Amino acid sequence: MEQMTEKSKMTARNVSVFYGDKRAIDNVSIDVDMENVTAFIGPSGCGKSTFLRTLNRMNDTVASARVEGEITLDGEDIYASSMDVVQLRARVGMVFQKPNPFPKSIYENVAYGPRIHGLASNKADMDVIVEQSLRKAGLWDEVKDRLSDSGTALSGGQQQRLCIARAIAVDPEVILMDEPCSALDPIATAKIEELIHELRGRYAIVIVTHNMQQAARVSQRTAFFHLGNLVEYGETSEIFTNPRQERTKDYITGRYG
Ligand SMILES: Nc1ncnc2c1ncn2[C@@H]1O[C@H](COP(=O)(O)OP(=O)(O)OP(=O)(O)O)[C@@H](O)[C@H]1O
Repeated sequence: MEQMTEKSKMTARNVSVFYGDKRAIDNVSIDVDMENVTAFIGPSGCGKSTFLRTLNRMNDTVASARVEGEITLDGEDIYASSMDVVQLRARVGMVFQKPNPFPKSIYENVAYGPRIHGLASNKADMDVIVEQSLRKAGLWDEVKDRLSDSGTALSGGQQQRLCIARAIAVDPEVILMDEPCSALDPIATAKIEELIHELRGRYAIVIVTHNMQQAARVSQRTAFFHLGNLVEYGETSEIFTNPRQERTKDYITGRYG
């Protein structure tokens, strides 16, 4: 992976998103950098997930959705017709709210992506990718003796780490997480937060969360969205201790949500 020291990994410029005639995101510009966790916070329906999904074109799957503006990855327009969307989604991986392992073995859940992307030339190579991905996702020790068991037989927290391993296996640069802990208990949540901490050194991570404490714990940058607008974006410590906008202050102090 090339080093991006001065340039941002991803940039969004004047991005608006529509569902039919309804504008869900209004003119948002933001930069996402390597080795950083960026948290998207804001009241329900403010457009956090919609905006997150523009970053790897997941909204292409929604027929009524339309995106205006420009989003780049390493300076390249991800909405250009030359962009290979399958490749893009490997480079910008995604972890969803509800753990969604395939109804296949733990091994196959991780091997699936590398196989379709041709990342392993033989079984030994694939074994290495599977083990390393599970290690990076903090799951190896728990599953190494039962790799042929079904992924769906794991606990919720383990399933979510399996989904993180699956994203990692195709060697992404950016990982998008849409409320990855909302279906998990506090112990499983703590493990995922710890994992996000460890993964930060290798990727750019963007996380949507309803949990303000979680945003404060895991992120270095926080973006506050309200009614489709990006109200404020800055260092997490600043946003939580010294927000510039009244609306941000009201939200983080629990005045509305
Ligand atoms: N597939 C869709 N079709 C039409 N409208 C949609 C669709 N998905 C989201 N919306 C609308 O877009 C707006 C933003 O929704 P979005 O899910 O992005 O918000 P959010 O901030 O992530 O909310 P939450 O925190 O509740 O998940 C909402 O008004 C929602 O109803």
